[in-house]
Amino acid sequence: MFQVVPLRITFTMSSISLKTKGAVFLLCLASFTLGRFLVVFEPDQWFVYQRWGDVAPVSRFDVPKIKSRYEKESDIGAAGSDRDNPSENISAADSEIEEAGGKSLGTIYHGEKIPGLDSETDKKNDQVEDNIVNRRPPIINENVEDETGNFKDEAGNFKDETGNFKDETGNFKDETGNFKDETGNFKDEHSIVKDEHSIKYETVIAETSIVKDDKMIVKKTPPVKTKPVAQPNRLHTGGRYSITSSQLLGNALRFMSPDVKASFANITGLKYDKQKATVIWPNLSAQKKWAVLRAGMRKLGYEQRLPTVICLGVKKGGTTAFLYYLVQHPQIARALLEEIHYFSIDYEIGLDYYLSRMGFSSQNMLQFEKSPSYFVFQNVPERMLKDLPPNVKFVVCVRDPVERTISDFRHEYELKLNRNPSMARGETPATQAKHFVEMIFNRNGEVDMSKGLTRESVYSMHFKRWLQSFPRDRFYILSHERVDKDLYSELKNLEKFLGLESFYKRSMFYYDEKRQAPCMRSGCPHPSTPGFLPKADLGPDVIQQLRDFFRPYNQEFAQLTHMNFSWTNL
Ligand SMILES: Nc1ncnc2c1ncn2[C@@H]1O[C@H](COP(=O)(O)OS(=O)(=O)O)[C@@H](OP(=O)(O)O)[C@H]1O
Repeated sequence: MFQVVPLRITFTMSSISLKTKGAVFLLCLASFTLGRFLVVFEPDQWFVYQRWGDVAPVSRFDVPKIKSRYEKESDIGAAGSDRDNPSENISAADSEIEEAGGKSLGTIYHGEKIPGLDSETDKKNDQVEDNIVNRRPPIINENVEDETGNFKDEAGNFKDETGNFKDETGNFKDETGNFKDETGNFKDEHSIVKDEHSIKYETVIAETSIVKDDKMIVKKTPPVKTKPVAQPNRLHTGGRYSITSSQLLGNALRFMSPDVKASFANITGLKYDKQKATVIWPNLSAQKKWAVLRAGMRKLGYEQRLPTVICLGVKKGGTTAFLYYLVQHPQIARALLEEIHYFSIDYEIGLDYYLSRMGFSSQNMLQFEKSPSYFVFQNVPERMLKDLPPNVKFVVCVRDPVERTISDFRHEYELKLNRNPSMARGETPATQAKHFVEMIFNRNGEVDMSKGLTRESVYSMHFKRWLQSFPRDRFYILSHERVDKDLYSELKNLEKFLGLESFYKRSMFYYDEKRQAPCMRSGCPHPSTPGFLPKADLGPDVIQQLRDFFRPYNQEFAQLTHMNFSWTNL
């Protein structure tokens, strides 16, 4: 339209020379071509950095590559629009399947209706889930306070306000005198968590949350956070990372083991390519495929669950590599994106959105996610305490704060250059060092604590805040230096901490001299920074100044964690 009107005017006016007409024609042609280009790539794909799954961070320049990569995946299928349509009605899938392959849903699902695709059944299911969430039976307070203000029951046992048993000194106990912590974990007299097996603990929660005769039995009920959360019935595409529903769906399938995928295909009656380990979908939109996936997985006992293991950071602490190692464990279900940043950045969107970013897990699996911003954002501990299952555990990947700061600087500088190597021309180790010093030190030549790059490396300051919401024994502190030395032993300790079955074997690991990092025989983690900028040549004085600055904080962190790090006293 915009090209045609001026073109017609120009060509109908005889006073305009042929040369001018030619120029106008070329101009219109160019603007038309540009317009076509802009239509192909949707606006939110131009300027947003996208990170998901095992895909390394990419810039807008990589979007076409990524697009074609996803379109090739037969798991996702080429059907429908790649983009999410929020108003899409899932119930329409019935007729779409018929259109696509002439099959009715009944045939696809072995004669049964798929709940997720039938609006009536789906609505009922969601109502049931909503009822569970909203049904907060009255708490019967049968506790009595004694003269000293401690709660007791009729039999004289000490209790707290919510009915948990305590002893005279305020330690939590169960009816038979076993020690517990505030969230119901069994402990011994020395505060060591006895039953730290989260899977068992989840069962305990399930058993104890049972509602009888419309009354909740307070004695056995751990904090209210145990309430189940309704399953999201559609894929949410909002949030920090621009990602389409078809990409989310693709990740959900890619992160499943071939066995589970085959069972899913079997239970839904979909075709399965054994060699490629992919499900062959009929011509459906992503939302509708999601409904089929969710229904089928439920049948198999897999749900989207809130995480009970979270890697909080620290940024540039080796969290990407850690994610890679941990998700090799068959009992770990990974989130659908590499990072989510819900509790720090996207909290306003709501828990339903967060849950929709989780993969599918069975009862004996642990749901895991990592978001390096969690460790340093102010409100995250309180939010997690409020929203997550009470048995949630954390992993903090720490690293020499000086190294971390330098690595973070390079990462941020590459972002500033738009992750575009050609823009780094002229940068040398010396210019990088100059930028670093300008950024980290104030005018008086002191390390500037107000800078994010510095603050993120002051681990003790952040960890103290976390300890106000969760006890020390909920955290596994994974030191980058120890991982580098003996990854296998660290993962074995972590297995115990999380209550996982033994999976890792020493023979699975080796040290890759070229990468200067540990690797697994099945593969190596991808680097989280492109790394095109030269490393800053900082010189011994700058390094010493940084060491002097971080030392007291490192010592404080060592005290708080009861650990010693190779960099504590450097
Ligand atoms: N095994 C293994 N393989 C590859 N890379 C490894 C590994 N272990 C740690 N690292 C180093 O960890 C640094 C990146 O940390 P993160 O992944 O936490 O970064 S991010 O916060 O997710 O951006 C990044 O550090 P720098 O290279 O100094 O930038 C990685 O090199």
